[in-house]
Amino acid sequence: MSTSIPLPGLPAYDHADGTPDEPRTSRRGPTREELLEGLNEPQRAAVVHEGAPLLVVAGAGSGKTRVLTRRIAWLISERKAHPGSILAITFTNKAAAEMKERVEELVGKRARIMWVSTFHSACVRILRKEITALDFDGTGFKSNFSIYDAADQKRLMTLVCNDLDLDPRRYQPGAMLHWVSNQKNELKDPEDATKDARNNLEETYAAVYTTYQRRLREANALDFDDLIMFTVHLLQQLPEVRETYRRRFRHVLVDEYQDTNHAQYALIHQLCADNPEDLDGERVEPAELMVVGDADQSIYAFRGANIRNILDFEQDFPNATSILLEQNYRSTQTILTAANSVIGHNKGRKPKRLWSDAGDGARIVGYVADDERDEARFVSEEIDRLTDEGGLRPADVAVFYRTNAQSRVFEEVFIRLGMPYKVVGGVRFYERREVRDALAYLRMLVNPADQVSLRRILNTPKRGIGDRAVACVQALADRDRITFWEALRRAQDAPGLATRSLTAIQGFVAMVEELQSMVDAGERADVVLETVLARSGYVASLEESDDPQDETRVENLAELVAVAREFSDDPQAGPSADPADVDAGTVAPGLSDFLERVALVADTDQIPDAPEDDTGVVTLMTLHTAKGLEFPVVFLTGLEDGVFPHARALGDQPELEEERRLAYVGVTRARERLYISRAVVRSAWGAPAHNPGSRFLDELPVDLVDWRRTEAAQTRWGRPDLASGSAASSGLGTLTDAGRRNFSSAALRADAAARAKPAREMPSLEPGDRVVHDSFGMGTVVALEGVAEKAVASIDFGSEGVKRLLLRYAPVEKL
Ligand SMILES: Nc1ncnc2c1ncn2[C@@H]1O[C@H](COP(=O)(O)OP(=O)(O)OP(=O)(O)O)[C@@H](O)[C@H]1O
Ligand SMILES: [Mg+2]
Repeated sequence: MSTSIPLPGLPAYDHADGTPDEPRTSRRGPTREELLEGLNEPQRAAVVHEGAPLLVVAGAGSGKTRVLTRRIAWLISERKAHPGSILAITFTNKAAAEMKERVEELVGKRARIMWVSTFHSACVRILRKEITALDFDGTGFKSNFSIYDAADQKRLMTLVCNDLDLDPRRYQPGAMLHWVSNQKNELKDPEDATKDARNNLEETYAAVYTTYQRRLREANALDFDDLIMFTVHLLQQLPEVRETYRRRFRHVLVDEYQDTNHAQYALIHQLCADNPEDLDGERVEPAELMVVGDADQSIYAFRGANIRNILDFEQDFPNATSILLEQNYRSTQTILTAANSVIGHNKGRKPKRLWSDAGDGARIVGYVADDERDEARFVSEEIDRLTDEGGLRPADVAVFYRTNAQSRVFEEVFIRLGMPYKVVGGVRFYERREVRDALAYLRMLVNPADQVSLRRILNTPKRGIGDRAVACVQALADRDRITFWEALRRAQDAPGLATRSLTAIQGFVAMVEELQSMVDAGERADVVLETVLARSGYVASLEESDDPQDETRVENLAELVAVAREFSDDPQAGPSADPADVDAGTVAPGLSDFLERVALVADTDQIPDAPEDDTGVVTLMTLHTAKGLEFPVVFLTGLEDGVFPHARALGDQPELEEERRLAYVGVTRARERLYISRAVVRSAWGAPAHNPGSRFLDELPVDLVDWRRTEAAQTRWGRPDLASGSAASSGLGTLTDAGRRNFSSAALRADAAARAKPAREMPSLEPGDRVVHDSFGMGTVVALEGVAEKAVASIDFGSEGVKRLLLRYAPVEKL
């Protein structure tokens, strides 16, 4: 049974801990031996550990996820833990579904009622039950709250800018949302943020945060960070609620602990820290806690993840036990040595001895391509060779890159050469316009206070409710302090509303009320969706269109209906229903369960299960998405300074170390073969850029890499021939990092004087873009004047002030 929503036409892949050799349950339940089968000594110790908080720290592929999964089975089967008393946290919904499935294979169906989920899903469950108890100055949330994703948040933030009369060129929604998100990850509410503001900018941001939260509350909506923050507040502020969950969860297990942020840490702490007495003065043993992680794989600092959570575990949970795993079961020794060698360049980490007895295996293959197309061609030809001669399936192969945009060239070349592939995490199904429109309809039906959704579909398809009519209705809402939806229902009272608009609005309201009565009657999600698409005229408007894209849109909507149908057919699928009810099969998943499921689908969830006999397709994904997965063959591409490591990290030690951890994650996904490649010239912002080879290449042991092609013959400015073992400077050593990455190929051919004063690639900028300047640091583009060679940008560098810079010469780069 899988609770993940299937997505259309996606590929097969080999997942971590998905080995077929897992013991199967017999009817009598597994024996102790079966539960411990295929585990080494320290792994067994972790599975059977009792009592004190347990930290399993270990390098990639050492079986952390396997141990966590087996421990759950052990708890249920041997220690007779009630499955409902187990809370296991994974990083993605996909990983959660897999873990649940695996435990079910071991101990049977009763495993179904455990909570195995992401932090976000677990919090949604808690909040649906408890959120009404949270008080915000007399107002609060209803338990049918909406969950806003990134696009909804942006729209809402734009409304906030209007409310506060902020210049959108100076105050960019994206930057403000990032700031707000940081506050929430640190558990600071708007009041804390206002108190902590140290300058004008921060004061404005705090005001933005306050208004943003007010608007969310009005819309009865939460963003992703709220899910965690509010749950923590709930547990901190309401002792009865805390006790309920502390008594309920006797076992808490967290995978990928290195990527938890402060709010997530606080949540775990609320549930598991020693708290000698409960409300009645009775001592309640804290839940048994097990966290597993690898500080070397911490790659989400930009989202507030705090590597200290793992480093300080023993301090935070006194009397904690640590177990170290040192044997890697995933990769060949060659791959491991390479990974260890790269990560060894990070300072202040605990050295690890990770070894494998899988043998040396094949050497790493390196390739220096002329440009990115040549790189993609090489990858494609190599995959062809491996599948023709090496007995591998396309599904065994993954191609990794640093940023999403790099997938495009691979896609173009793969399509041309007929290589079957799938991009994971690119344009996501749920981000397509038509899918978002359809979901907005559904969300608005469940929660009419959800203004963002309501406004999105009010005039989609066009039904004669224009901006002016919307303004009239809004004025009525403001005047009478009612929601926008209420105002629509009372549109006849709206001053200045044209008769034609009034008729259109009344038609809309009648339609929505009719649809709402379906929802209230508990109609299935797929039936509601189909009715919405027909009644609203949405599909008809696409079908009438001449735009060929609209045909695809209709297909995508059909896919969405199929997804909803599958969801409705699976009574296990309702994530918000009480697990006990679900187990008894008494609650059929409704529309709000479906919406919740959809809202929580993350990138990696887009990897579907492959049909049994399928050879599958090659998986293209970013390094971030690859976490926790494994593949027999991995291509690590775009190894250039400025690409990977990312340009942003070049002059910044902590960021560079995070990039290096990302490289470690990438290398350790490979089981048997690893390819590394880079392009001498790569187009950036439409112009060819000559990036030096990645510094991570220098950090690989030379004797492990078999360079199929080097740069030696191509340009004297490039990196020296790595095959010869030379790691000398690239010849650009006199320039700053930023200078190196900004070198155009023309500049590279110029003389020494030109080299001292590089002709830069002019970034194409728009107000609101985030940029980095060699001396002033990070900034936001406020305004632009002039064109081409004369383009001047005004950039706000925060404490450095606003500077006017001639872009032709300014060492600025777009982020
Ligand atoms: N004792 C063992 N014997 C054989 N295979 C094992 C053993 N332990 C783990 N494995 C296998 O090794 C691979 C890596 O295991 P797993 O994914 O649990 O590692 P991990 O530590 O979670 O890795 P990552 O850090 O990448 O998340 C899996 O294919 C798993 O089935
Ligand atoms: Mg793992």
